[in-house]
Amino acid sequence: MLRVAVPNKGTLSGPASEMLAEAGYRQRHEQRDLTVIDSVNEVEFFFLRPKDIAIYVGSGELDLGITGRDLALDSGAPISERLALGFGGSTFRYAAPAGREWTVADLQGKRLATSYPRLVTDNLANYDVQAEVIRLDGAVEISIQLGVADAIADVVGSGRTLRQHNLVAFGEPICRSDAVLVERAGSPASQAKDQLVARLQGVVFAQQYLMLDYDCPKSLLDDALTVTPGLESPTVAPLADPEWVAIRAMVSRIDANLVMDRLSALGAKAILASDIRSCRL
Ligand SMILES: Nc1ncnc2c1ncn2[C@@H]1O[C@H](COP(=O)(O)OP(=O)(O)OP(=O)(O)O)[C@@H](O)[C@H]1O
Ligand SMILES: O=P(O)(O)OC[C@H]1O[C@H](OP(=O)(O)OP(=O)(O)O)[C@H](O)[C@@H]1O
Ligand SMILES: [Mg+2]
Repeated sequence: MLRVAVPNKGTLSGPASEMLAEAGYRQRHEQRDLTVIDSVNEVEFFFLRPKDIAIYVGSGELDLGITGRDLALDSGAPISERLALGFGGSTFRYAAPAGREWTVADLQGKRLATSYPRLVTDNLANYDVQAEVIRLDGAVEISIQLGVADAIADVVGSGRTLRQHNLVAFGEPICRSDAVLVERAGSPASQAKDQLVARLQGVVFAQQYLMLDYDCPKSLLDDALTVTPGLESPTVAPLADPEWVAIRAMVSRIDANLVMDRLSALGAKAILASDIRSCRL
């Protein structure tokens, strides 16, 4: 049976379980459950702290795991990424009190609080900067006003927490993170792993696209197909009115409204966009 780690709490937990459920896997109903066996698909899920997942997968005890790229790097565990999952996007950045310009060189000799000490130590070494790294478990943004640090390195999502604490990010991001599916580096391929990867890939892909259906005068077909070339080739179906055709094509979610505007300006009618739940391409 395939053994797969899933975050049991924190930012990645909900979206990770939802994505697995969408891919057809059984997920836990009770927040406190630590394992779920999906006997139909022959997968056992382990609900673990996000920070620990790369360690279990890197040890070879578990076959696959969902975690953050930043967490995986910080663990130092020997894992490799199989798939970026399209949620949990963040940057990991240095930040310090607003009101002056900061550079990484200014961290020399300073106290730097973080929950990701390995990531920070490795990055400081690249700049040849020596700082005292203070390891905290969370709520790192408050450590400066509480007097235990001069600067921090932490996860930035919307940037709201930094602003609330009058901090500014500086320097190049230490890491750009996403939720990722990881496996032990160099582990042998298996059909069971490939199947779970393919199912998740189907959901990730489906979330990036919309299905567009519209009616188009036959005389405008060539122009319309240029606007919606689809992935392989769009479906063109006859309508009861011989002057018109129905077209169905996948479009990238980001571009969907622009594409709909263009089709409308072209003379297309009844333009409908619908979600795709999953796919195999
Ligand atoms: N605000 C955010 N926006 C986007 N991604 C985030 C955000 N906060 C954390 N993450 C990502 O989530 C992962 C860490 O999750 P989280 O911080 O929720 O776990 P945790 O700190 O172990 O749990 P908790 O914060 O509940 O103690 C990292 O990969 C990080 O990049
Ligand atoms: O840029 P923002 O959108 O404001 O998000 C960033 C905050 O979110 C995370 O905190 P989390 O909720 O995981 O709490 P923690 O610091 O205790 O881990 C992260 O550690 C930052 O503090
Ligand atoms: Mg956190």
